[in-house]
Amino acid sequence: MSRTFPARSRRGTPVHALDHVDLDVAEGEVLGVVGYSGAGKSTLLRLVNALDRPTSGRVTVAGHEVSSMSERALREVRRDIGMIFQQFNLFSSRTVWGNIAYPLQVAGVPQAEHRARISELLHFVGLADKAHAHVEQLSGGQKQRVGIARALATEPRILLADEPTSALDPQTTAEVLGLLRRVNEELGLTVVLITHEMEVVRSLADRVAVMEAGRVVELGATYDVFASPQHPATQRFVSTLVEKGPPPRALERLRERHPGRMVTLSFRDEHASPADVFAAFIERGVGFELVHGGVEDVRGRTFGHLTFALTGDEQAVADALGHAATLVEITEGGPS
Ligand SMILES: Nc1ncnc2c1ncn2[C@@H]1O[C@H](COP(=O)(O)OP(=O)(O)OP(=O)(O)O)[C@@H](O)[C@H]1O
Repeated sequence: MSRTFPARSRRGTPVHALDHVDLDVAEGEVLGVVGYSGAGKSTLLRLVNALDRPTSGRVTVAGHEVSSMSERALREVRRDIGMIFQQFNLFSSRTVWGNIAYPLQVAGVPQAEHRARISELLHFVGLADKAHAHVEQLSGGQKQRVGIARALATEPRILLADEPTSALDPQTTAEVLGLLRRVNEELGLTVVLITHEMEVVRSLADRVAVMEAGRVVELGATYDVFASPQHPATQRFVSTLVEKGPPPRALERLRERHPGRMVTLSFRDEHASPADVFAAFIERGVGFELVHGGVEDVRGRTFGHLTFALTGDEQAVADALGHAATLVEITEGGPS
């Protein structure tokens, strides 16, 4: 599906906000969508909840083709879609209770059912004692909890989250991410999460779509995207959290301090373990000193980029690396 905006001026060119995007989100999964500003992420979410329509192609949500539905028919479908925002978008004139009640009123849920539903939601998000507080009395993290409770009020099947933690500090971010994980795991909602923070993706997403200039340039399981990012845009995002070996200046300094041949070995949990590679070094009398790197955990699976200074007979080092290359990925020095 594509979404093109007309040129803003007569001389301007049309903006291809989404350019032939073809994405399937499985029921019950968390899909992280990452990309820099202007990549098309918000446009994508707006098409999912049919606040906007594609210029070509179709958008189907829970079996409904929302891209061609009337506003009237969309009202039903939108009950299935909850949304949370970076700036929370709460009514500051209402209490916490009043904010959560709002979607129930809009959906025509009988007043008699509100009390039980709202207190259940307040308990779920951990704000039972704040029911009558005014929004401005709350911290950022508490506001986002209210946002989540409000989004869940009509018992949606899908949650769209637009930079939900970008306005929060790291501690509060972790709490909100924990809550979103429960929304997915305990309540079973499908979550589409827009973010530019890879830490958010790492802790929550099952799969990641990386967007650039309106296109999905990479799509994969979160572990694969972190362990072996393919597209340059993905590599830039991943490098904010994981170094694929020492950067050039650090490598220079390491070379001054350590003799021998410097190589970075990239391990993945389905490949050989570091011990197999070490055995290849030991068998050939090659000395190996770990000089840089670490092991990462992504959604319960590990990978690592470990840089070694290898010493000993040149031919033995070459042989050992030849064998190691059948087990792991090897980069001479560090990433260029
Ligand atoms: N209503 C509009 N009219 C014209 N151009 C638009 C409109 N909405 C978005 N665009 C353009 O489409 C492109 C994608 O915008 P979008 O907001 O989807 O990106 P984004 O990845 O969400 O960025 P951000 O993180 O800054 O919100 C941008 O070039 C933007 O200027």
